[in-house]
Amino acid sequence: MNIGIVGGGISGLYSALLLRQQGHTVTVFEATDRLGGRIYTHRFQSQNKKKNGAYFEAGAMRIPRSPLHGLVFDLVRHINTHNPADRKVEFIPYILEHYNNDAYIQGKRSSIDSQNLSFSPEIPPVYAGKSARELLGEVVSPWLMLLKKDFDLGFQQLLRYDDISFRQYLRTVIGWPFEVIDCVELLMSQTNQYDLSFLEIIMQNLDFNTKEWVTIAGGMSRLVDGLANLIGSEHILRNAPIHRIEELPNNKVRLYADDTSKTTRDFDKVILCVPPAALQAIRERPQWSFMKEQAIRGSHYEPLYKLGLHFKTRFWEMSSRPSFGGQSTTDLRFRWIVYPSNDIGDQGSGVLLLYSWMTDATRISSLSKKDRLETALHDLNKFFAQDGVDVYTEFLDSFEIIWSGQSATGDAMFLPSQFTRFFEVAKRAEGNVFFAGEHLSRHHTWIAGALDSALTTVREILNDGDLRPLGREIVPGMEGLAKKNIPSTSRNLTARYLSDITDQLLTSLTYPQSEMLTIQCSPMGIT
Ligand SMILES: Cc1cc2nc3c(=O)[nH]c(=O)nc-3n(C[C@H](O)[C@H](O)[C@H](O)COP(=O)(O)OP(=O)(O)OC[C@H]3O[C@@H](n4cnc5c(N)ncnc54)[C@H](O)[C@@H]3O)c2cc1C
Repeated sequence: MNIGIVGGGISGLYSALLLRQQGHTVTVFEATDRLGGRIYTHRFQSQNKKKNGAYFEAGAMRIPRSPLHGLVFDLVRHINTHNPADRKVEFIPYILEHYNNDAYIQGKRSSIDSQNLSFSPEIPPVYAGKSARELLGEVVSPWLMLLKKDFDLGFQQLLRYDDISFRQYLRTVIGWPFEVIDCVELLMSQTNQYDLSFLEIIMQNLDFNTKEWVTIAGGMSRLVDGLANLIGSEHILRNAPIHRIEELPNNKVRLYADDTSKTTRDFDKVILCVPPAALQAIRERPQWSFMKEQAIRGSHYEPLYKLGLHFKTRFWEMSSRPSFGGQSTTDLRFRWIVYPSNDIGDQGSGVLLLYSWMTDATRISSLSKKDRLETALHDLNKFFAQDGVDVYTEFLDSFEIIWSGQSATGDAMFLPSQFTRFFEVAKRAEGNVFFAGEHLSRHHTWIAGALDSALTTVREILNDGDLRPLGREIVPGMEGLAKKNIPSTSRNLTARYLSDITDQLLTSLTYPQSEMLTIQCSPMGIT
């Protein structure tokens, strides 16, 4: 078959490689000159001619080492098996939490667990002595246990509460006072995220209830580069936004690209691997069923904002209580400071990531670019004042992405009842037009969800429910597994201590039962 793929994000590229492996002809149309979509490593200019520049993840930054994310580890195994050595993808530990990291609430800096809810005088005494982590853990634990024991059954049970938000669940089912919910949301999430579907917040807690995390040495974009290399550049058109989709009388589908040569091609099948907002932006396309169009119009996306601040030194690693990875939750306007897990202990420049989502992201995004930067530095200076650091003298440059202003518009995080109303119909094919992308997996907002949806769609197109994920085919004897190839990490203290775990991950696909049943909540990001 000849298959057209719209979107060069991870779901589009994964679909393309799966299909190529099965002997089909593919063409990927990517609107921009960059592949990867929401996987996006930004590299700052090097301060030292001999070294690569500091980088940060403007999009996806971490992967839980959990069976729920197995497709990502499989894919890396595949990439490492079939690519030359310089394209290999190497995992390094991602540090989700570090014991030295302080939270900053109401002008007070202290550990997140000692920030019990007594900072609000309205909190009833029965809650005031507890940490937000303990309180949230009591509520979500039964759900996480159920999902870990039997995901499909647990998901069915979750759907019973799909009509309500997490805030309503905490109010009406658990009986927490509003003030308690606000305090827990402030410390464990970001503003108004608890108004999203109950189901979404439980699913996010499930992912954040993972002990070990990884990221990719040299940046997450290496995953995209490795995948694109296996597809072959001749099958990928960049700067080729699709602006028109036409169903032809002979059942073929014609795609019109707005590239310099105005490429028009006919395909047996087409997969649209783009988020709903990007679908809506295609100027001319067939009218699909009423509920499909409603799903495209209405699926809720969470606004996300990331600001990478490039500093002369990694001063946060040099204080009396150094931060090596993890993040600080604050009630400052940017809300989260993420300390990089890459290049820990490096003597050169480094990047702090400020990360906001939901209403916090919308508020920051409404400022001018200049005001956003000034506000961020002003608030960050308050945070680091007690370490005697003047962030202004350390500052070099910055890079930001307002994801709600991109074609992705953030990440899919449904409102109450949207799973029930939209999820099935949004996935359904319309004739020879198929759909994929993170929003079409139950596990959306994650790379694993994007891969899961691509796999499901390709299986449907090929009418082969047993089609194996990329990389799964070489599990039994681990044939072709990349040999240990660990670059020197001598400058990287934490990485050296933890060693490189790529090989361990790729050889061990079993997860200790004990890990599956321990429930401890972490401040929950949006991926
Ligand atoms: C800030 C942020 C942090 C995240 N953190 C994590 C994380 O830590 N871990 C994790 O696993 N996941 C994370 N995610 C989620 C993960 O990045 C996404 O789930 C995944 O990358 C989505 O892939 P996709 O292919 O579905 O969509 P996208 O990556 O959005 O790809 C869609 C592609 O389609 C292109 N396109 C749009 N319109 C057209 C058109 N008309 N014609 C042609 N091309 C078009 C776009 O340019 C884009 O390249 C994060 C996402 C964001 C935004």
